[in-house]
Amino acid sequence: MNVFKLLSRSSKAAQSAPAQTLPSAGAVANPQLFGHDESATVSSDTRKNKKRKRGKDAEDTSAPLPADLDFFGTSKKEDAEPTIQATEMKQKRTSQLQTDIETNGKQEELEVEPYDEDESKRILRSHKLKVTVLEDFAPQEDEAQPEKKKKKRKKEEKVVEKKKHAKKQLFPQPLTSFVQLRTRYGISRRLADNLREQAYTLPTEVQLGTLPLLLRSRKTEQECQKGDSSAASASGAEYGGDIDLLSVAPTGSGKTIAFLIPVIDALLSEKTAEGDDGPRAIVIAPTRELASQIVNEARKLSKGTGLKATLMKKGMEVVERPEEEKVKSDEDGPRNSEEEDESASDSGDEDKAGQQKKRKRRRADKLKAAILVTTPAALLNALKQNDNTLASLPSVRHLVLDEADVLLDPLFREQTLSVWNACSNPLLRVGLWSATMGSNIETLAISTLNTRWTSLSSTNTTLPPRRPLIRLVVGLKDTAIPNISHQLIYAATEQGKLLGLRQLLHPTALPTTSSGPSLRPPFLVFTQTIPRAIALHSELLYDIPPEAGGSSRIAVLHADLSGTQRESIMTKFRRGDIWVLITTDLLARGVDFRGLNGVVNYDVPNSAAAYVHRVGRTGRAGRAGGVAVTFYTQEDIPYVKLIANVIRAAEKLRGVAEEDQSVKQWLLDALPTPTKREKQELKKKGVEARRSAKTDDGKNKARISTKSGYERRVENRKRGAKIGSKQRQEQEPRRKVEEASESEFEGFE
Ligand SMILES: Nc1ncnc2c1ncn2[C@@H]1O[C@H](COP(=O)(O)OP(=O)(O)OP(=O)(O)O)[C@@H](O)[C@H]1O
Repeated sequence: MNVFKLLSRSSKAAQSAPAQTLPSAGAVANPQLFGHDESATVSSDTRKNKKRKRGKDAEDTSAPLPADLDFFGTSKKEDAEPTIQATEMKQKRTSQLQTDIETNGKQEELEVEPYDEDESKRILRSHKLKVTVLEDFAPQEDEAQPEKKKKKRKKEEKVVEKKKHAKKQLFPQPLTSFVQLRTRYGISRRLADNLREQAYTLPTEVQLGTLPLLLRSRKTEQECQKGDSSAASASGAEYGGDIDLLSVAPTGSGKTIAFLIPVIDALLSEKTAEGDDGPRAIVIAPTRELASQIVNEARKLSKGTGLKATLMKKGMEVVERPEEEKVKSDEDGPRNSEEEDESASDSGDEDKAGQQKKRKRRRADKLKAAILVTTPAALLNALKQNDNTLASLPSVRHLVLDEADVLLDPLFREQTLSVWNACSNPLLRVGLWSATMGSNIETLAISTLNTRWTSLSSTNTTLPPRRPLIRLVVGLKDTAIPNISHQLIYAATEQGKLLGLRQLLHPTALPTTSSGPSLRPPFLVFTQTIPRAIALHSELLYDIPPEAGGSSRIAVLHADLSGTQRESIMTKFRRGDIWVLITTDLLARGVDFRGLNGVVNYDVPNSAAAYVHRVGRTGRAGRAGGVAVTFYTQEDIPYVKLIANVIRAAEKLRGVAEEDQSVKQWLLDALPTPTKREKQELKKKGVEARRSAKTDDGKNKARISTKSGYERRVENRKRGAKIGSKQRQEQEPRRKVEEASESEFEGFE
């Protein structure tokens, strides 16, 4: 029985789940979302052949599973790969392909002559890339005569006004193969090897557009010397990679390596001055999970280069602090729980020696780490000095804000800006990256850059010319990726949602809508709050049969768990031991689970941007077949239009015909449009009905449970009766003793 067929009173029965490729079912030949290049199909053919061969080898191990245990829906498919680990096989295959290309001497084919402007425009357009100069600070003409100054200023103001409306567009030389990173931009051989080891062959859109902007091309250098500067100007190469960048690209489109490659390359070519210690690049991410993922990527790319990437931890020393401060802080005691445990067992001299060792270790971290990846709060704590001021970080030349819109949102804004301002090097290059970027964030970024520049130039007269701020957008700004299918389901009540999720957990469940594919584990379930995530977890704990792994297959992850618990759950989920992970928005941003088949928004997200990021955990690197299910109840109706609009836009981008759209026009017309105030309230606190335990009428509509109020009352009465009877039983012997002793007492006669 399909519960949603009942709830939505649909007349069309869904007979069976349509055949479906899952993101976890293996590799993608082309990680790009738009303008697929035909050459990529070669690798897909090679892949098919290889897959079949391996399928033969593994015939005996792939016996079909009973339908009720076939959670991944793969037993019917001959050549599908069953788990997240399949991606590793893909890496090996594509790596082989890349090696083949190089050893067969075909590298020259990839090493194409620079595209002319028209070709560049065509490629960029087909990949839906738009590059704009937001602020240009090209050297101004000589100072005008004093009497002409007023007129000139007026003219300039007009120009600025015009510029606001018609910003200069750039057409960078598209990077069509990673081999060009070496041939065209001369990146370090080691870095190129590390990239190849990761089996990256085709650059994604964001890499195709940003890498040419952030790296310095050898060819354009020669062009500039020859005086052919018009091409260099149109492509942005005239800036020689010396720009501040604001990059908006879809979720899972490979932004991490797009910002890491230029940073690592620059660090390898930059000269370090004597005594110039401390981190030279800082990457800020909003959560520990994301920071740890970035540091892993950075380590893979900088392997063998001598550069060290470190994850900021409590107690780590980032800047040199005066000796008395160190002594004081050591006297204050250990600064994290691990140290606390260790130091508890130390005593006397051992204690001192141990502390010295720890101090050395912390300092070693500081001295060697060229790239520091951190959350804003962790770094801020490390920078705080005894007098409550912040130490500065003059060594930092590169600052990357990953998920910049959330980092500059009121929740993190103060912390992020404090760290940004602590990076006092006048040559600091800034990169802001995210899949969503409101215009308010752009304005804030511009004003921060301007304020910094004004204050720096007032104290330093020898500053080099101000670098421009460039914005790159891939696809439609603030839209969900086009390669996943969205299902927006009215579940009416909290109970309806729970029933719906239970049905999704069932491997033989019918698709939730007549047209959409069904959801298969592994998937993520998002709730609005931590207590709701915990409650949902305990409700569903026994829904997976023991033969399929039982309660160990389902877990909950939230910020109230310890760091070690969080890490262990993440590892198990990545390994494929956990199939359903219930979580809050903690995992909504940046976290990369390559083979995730779907996302369930058990509670509607707090904003359109939150929806884009949550559902973007599936369909990564161009993988198709991901499913995003969003339940909504009566309480959510005022806000659902925000999400419905995102789904419509994503399906339009994918070219879905009107009649096949999952959100019909009539629904869109019927849904109320939330006011600006409602949107702000929602973003800050979520849907009100789920915030508190009780609603105004004293009932708890937001409780996660399949039991009705009546059933719970009966249960409560039964429980009360049991407790009463137990108490009576306990009191009975005492009463008997008292009675007996009363009856035995014969009085004083
Ligand atoms: N050129 C490429 N070819 C194949 N896979 C790639 C390529 N670039 C990145 N990837 C893979 O794509 C996945 C997503 O990358 P990444 O986490 O950097 O995405 P993102 O754009 O930062 O996403 P989000 O907006 O969610 O943070 C990763 O598994 C990464 O290894």
